[in-house]
Amino acid sequence: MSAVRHLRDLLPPGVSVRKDMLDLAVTGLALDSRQVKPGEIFAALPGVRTHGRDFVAMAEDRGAVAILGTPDIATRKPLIAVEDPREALAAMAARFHPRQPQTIAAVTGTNGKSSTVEFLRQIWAMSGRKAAALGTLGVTRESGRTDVGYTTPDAIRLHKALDEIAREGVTHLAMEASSHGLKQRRMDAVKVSLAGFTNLTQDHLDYHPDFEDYFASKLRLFDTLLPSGAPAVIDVDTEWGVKVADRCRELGRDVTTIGWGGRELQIKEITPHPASQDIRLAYKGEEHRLALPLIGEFQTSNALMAAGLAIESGVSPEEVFASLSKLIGVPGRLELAATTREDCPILVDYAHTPDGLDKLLRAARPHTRGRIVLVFGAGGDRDPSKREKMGAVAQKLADLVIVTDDNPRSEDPSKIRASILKACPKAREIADRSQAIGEAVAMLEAGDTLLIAGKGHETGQIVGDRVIPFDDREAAKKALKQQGRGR
Ligand SMILES: CC(=O)N[C@H]1[C@@H](OP(=O)(O)OP(=O)(O)OC[C@H]2O[C@@H](n3ccc(=O)[nH]c3=O)[C@H](O)[C@@H]2O)O[C@H](CO)[C@@H](O)[C@@H]1O[C@H](C)C(=O)N[C@@H](C)C(=O)N[C@H](CCC(=O)O)C(=O)O
Ligand SMILES: Nc1ncnc2c1ncn2[C@@H]1O[C@H](COP(=O)(O)OP(=O)(O)OP(=O)(O)O)[C@@H](O)[C@H]1O
Ligand SMILES: N[C@H](CCC[C@H](N)C(=O)O)C(=O)O
Ligand SMILES: [Mg+2]
Repeated sequence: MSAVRHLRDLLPPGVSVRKDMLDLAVTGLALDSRQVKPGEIFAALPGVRTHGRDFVAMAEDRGAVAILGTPDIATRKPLIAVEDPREALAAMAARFHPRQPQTIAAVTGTNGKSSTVEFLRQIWAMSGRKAAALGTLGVTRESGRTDVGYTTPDAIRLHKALDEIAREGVTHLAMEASSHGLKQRRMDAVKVSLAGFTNLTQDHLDYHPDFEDYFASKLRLFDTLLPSGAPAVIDVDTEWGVKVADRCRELGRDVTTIGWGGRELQIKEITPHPASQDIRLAYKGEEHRLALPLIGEFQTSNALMAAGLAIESGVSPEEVFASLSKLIGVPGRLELAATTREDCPILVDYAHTPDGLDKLLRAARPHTRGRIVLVFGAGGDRDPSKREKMGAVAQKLADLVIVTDDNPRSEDPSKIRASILKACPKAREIADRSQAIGEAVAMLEAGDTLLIAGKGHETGQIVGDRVIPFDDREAAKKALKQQGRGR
């Protein structure tokens, strides 16, 4: 149970209320009227589908003691009137749950956030720091994982989680900053000490009106949340990384660039092996060689991003580079789910964007003697314009393709598949994901690799409002067993 606080202790600077409201006892904050508990403040936020103001009466009926919202909102309970309720909610959530780890590294970008924050957590832990990661995979600490529902959870859930881990003694946190989270100010009151930018390619154009808005949301991490003089580690292998670096320099951030084009941390050479890659890199002109126990060029980029952030947070470069050889892969990111009797790897990955799929297929190629078999789909209620592009990538870079379902949500799954198939005529269409995986396993011959993309660590298939238990890794193992092809 959270402690009871008085409204006076929760008000951010510049927000004033009637004097008689200051001693109001507050048991918590809520942004969903359906979850309001007695004694809580209900924040009436504007949404994509509706507006929280329409649910004020419900929140009051359920026991809300005050409403946070714009001055025009009609309420029965006292109103905490503000111009921007999202900004105020973040500030109040940080006051209600006040502890935060001393060092918080926030990572943004279209792809690679979950991998980077997990690698950074591992590097910190190997150097003796009490570390955690927060993002799509939930909160990861030494003792295990707990779900937080989103990549960047809403401000209330986020500050509750930060407070909890800080109380457990976590001093170093690596967290994912999603574009939704940044735009909706979910993390505006997080004390970010350093920030990382991985890359920017198409995603989430269902939510952002255009690419510029998507980029501007990501940029908020650097121009609004990151304090002046704080370190920004930027992968400059995309044009957007170069833009972020330029902007950060203009704003007086302490910029480290990484990647093939990196100035401080540069990849010089990658030699792929079946289950690892040798990397030659230069850090501030000095050469280092190491064996990364992961496959995929993109994992090198993510590992270097984590390394750059670890160094900027104060871990010695020697310790950081030594720890890269001991990194453990991230669940659902090029995860080896099973191997056939003929040694064909079955890899499960979370590629769910055109660029993610492109990087995945290119990553698997040097490790594959035979053919690449790909099973994938695209999520419903998500950017429809990425579907055809993902189809085109599969058509070009995979040898055999099966298009199947991936969380159709409220959409007609056959229409999602049809969009993908338009650009991928060579694909077979098998709606049922488990059957698709079974057929793909049956196709495998010695030397082939099977890639199952899009769901990664997920353990459910979302159809309508229902979540049906489903795990690509389990489905692959089951198919191998049923076909008597496992080891
Ligand atoms: C697009 C998006 O960000 N949607 C989030 C947003 O919903 P919305 O704008 O549609 O809200 P709405 O339904 O219009 O309602 C407006 C307000 O009224 C409230 N309300 C609504 C109904 C009701 O009965 N009572 C009530 O109080 C809602 O809580 C909300 O505050 O605000 C809701 C409350 O916080 C979130 O649950 C919801 O996340 C939806 C479910 C979602 O799927 N979000 C995903 C896309 C997301 O945020 N993803 C990112 C990035 C993923 C990644 O790249 O990894 C993430 O950080 O996870
Ligand atoms: N640096 C990278 N560049 C391009 N693609 C990448 C990179 N890192 C990972 N990927 C691809 O993107 C997928 C998702 O990776 P990861 O989960 O680390 O990214 P994310 O940014 O957290 O994604 P999400 O926004 O969905 O949480 C991987 O499974 C892989 O296919
Ligand atoms: N976290 C991201 C990726 C989901 C991947 C895919 N499985 C889907 O459901 O679209 C999102 O919510 O857009
Ligand atoms: Mg993620």
